[in-house]
Parts: sequence; structure tokens; C-alpha cells
Amino acid sequence: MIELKNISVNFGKLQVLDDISFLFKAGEVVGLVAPNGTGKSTMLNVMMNYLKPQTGEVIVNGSKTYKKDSKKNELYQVISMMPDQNDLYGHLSGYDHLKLYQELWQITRLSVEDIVSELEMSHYVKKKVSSYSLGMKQRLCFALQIMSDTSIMLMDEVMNGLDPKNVELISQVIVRKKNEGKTIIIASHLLENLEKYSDRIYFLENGKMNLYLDKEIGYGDKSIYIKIPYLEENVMNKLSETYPIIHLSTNDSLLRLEDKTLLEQATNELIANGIIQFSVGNLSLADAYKLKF
Ligand SMILES: Nc1ncnc2c1ncn2[C@@H]1O[C@H](COP(=O)(O)OP(=O)(O)OP(=O)(O)O)[C@@H](O)[C@H]1O
Repeated sequence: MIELKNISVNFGKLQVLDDISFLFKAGEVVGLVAPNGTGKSTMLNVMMNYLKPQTGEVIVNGSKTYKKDSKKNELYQVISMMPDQNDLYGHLSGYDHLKLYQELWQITRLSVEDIVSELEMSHYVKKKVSSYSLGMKQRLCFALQIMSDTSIMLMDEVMNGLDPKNVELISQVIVRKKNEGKTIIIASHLLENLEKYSDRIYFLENGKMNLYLDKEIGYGDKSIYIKIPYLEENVMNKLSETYPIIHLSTNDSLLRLEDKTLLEQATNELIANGIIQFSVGNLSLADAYKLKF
């Protein structure tokens, strides 16, 4: 587990993280969502001890990080950031990279062959990285982090450049690793995919982490939404006298109901106004994102 206590980071006048306290538990996937330039990498860099916050501390597995350089090796035995494609060596093969990571992290529990087969890399892993496509490199980066076998894994845009089949493949491995007890923290813009496997999802907004969904306790926003694909102006004006109406960037409109006791009345009103096509529920992550950012 990894805990942030009162972490604040600012760059000059720009406050990027504002007094964030948060516990990431063992055996969970936490998704972090925000537009570019909001602070996701800053937060991951603080957790990795690459960046010192102005205030606050990071506690990894119960002990404070990371005052002394001599403690760094210990730290990187338990926490890792998924390597970036720029960290790969073009003249080496994927297999060489995996062997190197296995030696560096002194891994005996996992074999290169098993990871290669789990990530379906056998047809290319012995070729030089310089010949790989974006998606092939991305899968190798993910494989390297799996090889490091740390109990806390940070992943920034893990699905970058992957086709749907590989997104699915990597999602399955993420779920398996979580079930082994790993703490997995993922910053991603692939919202539908993130929603599928994350136990908790937060928006990073104005330096704070705001809950979108905790699968144990529910949605951060308790309202119920009726999503209507097309709403004529006269009907919209009439309905907006009673309910807040929000327009998404598509043609869709959302009627927000403070609580479910209003649902029957609202749906009856829609039907009375000739609207029979609508859906009812909580906001999808993609819709919540559109509304916020
Ligand atoms: N070393 C730095 N010096 C000055 N400003 C910085 C520095 N690092 C980050 N910033 C600023 O802090 C803000 C957050 O940056 P950060 O890289 O954390 O965003 P992000 O959410 O990870 O973005 P992306 O999705 O594009 O990776 C940005 O406005 C960025 O310009």
C-alpha cells in the first residue's frame, strides 16, 4: 500500500497538487483521470520520489519514504513506474530487456518465457526493438513492469498505441496482478476501459482528487441522470422549468434528478411530451469527464 499525506506541489504560482491525502490499498486498481497538464504525472513522480513535494510525505508499506539515497534501492524493490518507450534500447531485443530486468530486480518467481507467452509476444520478442511498432513497444514496456514484480505499480497511459485486442489482453493481466495483491495506479484517457477494471476512479481537479466511483461504496455523484439523445427546444424549455438540464458536447442532453423519488414523475413527463427514447442511470465516466473538463 502507499499513502499520501498532505501532499502539495506547486510550480511557481501554479498549484498542481493541493494538500492531497490518500491511501492506495493492496489488491486494488485505482484510476486517475484528468485532461493533459493537470498533474497526474506530477503525482506519480512524487510517489516515485522523483519529485519532492513542497509539503507532505509519502508512506510506502508503512514506512516513510525516502529521506536517504541509500534507501532508494529498497524503495524501488517495492514500487515501480512503467517504463516509457523512450527508455527502451533499439539495438537490444525485447527478450534481452526482459532478462536485464529479471537480473536487476533479482526476480526468481517469474520467468521471461511465461511473461512472453502471457502477453503473446513470442513472434517478435527476439527481434531488435528498433524494428517494433508502437504497440509492440508498449507491450514490452508493460511486460518489463510485470517482470519487476513490485507490490506497487504505477502506470501512465498504459494502453497508449494498443489495438482493442491488446487493450483487452493487458487489462486481463492487470486484473490478475491486482488479484495477486498488487496496488496498481493507472493514469489513463481510455475511459471505458479504465471503468471496467478499476476498483476506484478519481478525477484530478484543481489539485484535489475527487471521487467518480468506488465499486464498494458507489458513485461520488449520487444524482440520477436521464440521458436523452435529442431534445426539441420547446420540450427542453418546458422541462428545464422543473429539472436542471445539461448539454453534452454531442446532441445528448442530461436531466439531473437529485434523487430517485423524482424518477417516475420525470419519465412520465418525458413520455407525455413524446420522448420515448432515453436511458436512466449514473453518469458514465466519459459523460462525467465531458461535464467536468
Ligand atoms: N518541472 C516543472 N516545472 C514547471 N511546471 C511544471 C513542471 N512539471 C509540470 N509542470 C506543470 O504542472 C502541470 C501538471 O503537469 P503534469 O505533467 O503533472 O500533467 P499531466 O496531468 O500528467 O499531463 P499529461 O496528461 O499531458 O501527461 C502542467 O501545467 C505542467 O506544465
